[in-house]
Amino acid sequence: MLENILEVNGLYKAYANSDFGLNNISFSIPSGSIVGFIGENGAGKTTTMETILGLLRKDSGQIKLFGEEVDSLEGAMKEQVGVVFDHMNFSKDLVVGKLSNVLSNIYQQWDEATFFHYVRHFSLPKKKKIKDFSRGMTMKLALAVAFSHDSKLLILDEATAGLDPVARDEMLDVFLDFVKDREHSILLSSHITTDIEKIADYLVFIKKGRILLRVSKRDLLENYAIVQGKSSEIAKLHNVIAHRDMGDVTEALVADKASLPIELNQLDFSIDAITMLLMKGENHERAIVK
Ligand SMILES: Nc1ncnc2c1ncn2[C@@H]1O[C@H](COP(=O)(O)OP(=O)(O)OP(=O)(O)O)[C@@H](O)[C@H]1O
Repeated sequence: MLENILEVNGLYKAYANSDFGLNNISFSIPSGSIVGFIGENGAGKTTTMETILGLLRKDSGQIKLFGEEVDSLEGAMKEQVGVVFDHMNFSKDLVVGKLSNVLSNIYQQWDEATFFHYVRHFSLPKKKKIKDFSRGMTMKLALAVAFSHDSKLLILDEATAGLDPVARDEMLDVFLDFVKDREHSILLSSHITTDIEKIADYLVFIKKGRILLRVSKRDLLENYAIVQGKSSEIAKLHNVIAHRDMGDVTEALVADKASLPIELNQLDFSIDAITMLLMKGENHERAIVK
């Protein structure tokens, strides 16, 4: 079995009219896994996804899909990569049945039965024109489409953002089901870190165009901790990933928690808390993923 469905190595992308740029982005998506892509507004998640997809031209770096280097996923992506952004453009005058006809001409592997399975599953109206769909309904439709052309990889940018909590929870189960056969994978960006906490196998944290931390959820839960102490105590630690001065005390995200001095206070640990520390704190240069 193929180890990684997607590998990104040393990706750079600058915008002509902005000082933002992707800076040496590297990560991979193992077969059968869900990778959560986490970062605050403007961190570069969409830019990374669009560059991988070939919607933006990369400056340099390597992208491998199914083990083969591709210039971008644009050619390869049509069938094998399902994409959902939070701004989807369907032919808005269509109803879902007509949309299925149109898509069957675009995708060689269009699977009408699967599409209508999801249309029913997501309770999408069959007679309403897509232009009259709510934002959440449009997102569900986009996901139904992504699931129905035999994609092996889904790239989902804030794809659950417009969904109500019940629908979001159902969607997470559909994602888990999608990767269950170990041959499908998902790259998912979301600001709802509890969703990521629930379903992701790996986490990639990005800030200002750089990857700060790539870690499996299991490793994170087993070996990392958030600690609080005097800045002099924190300064003595050798395994700090990021720290944040909070007035009298300093908080730090540390790896290898087994080696911590026992007197150090450990705080509640959640992906939200880690995200806050990584995004708002000082990131230790040696910990930044090269
Ligand atoms: N077409 C563009 N031209 C110039 N700068 C751009 C362009 N598109 C995005 N940017 C800049 O790139 C940076 C990263 O934006 P990006 O949309 O990739 O972030 P993001 O992590 O997806 O954010 P969000 O969570 O808000 O969606 C931002 O500073 C943004 O202003």
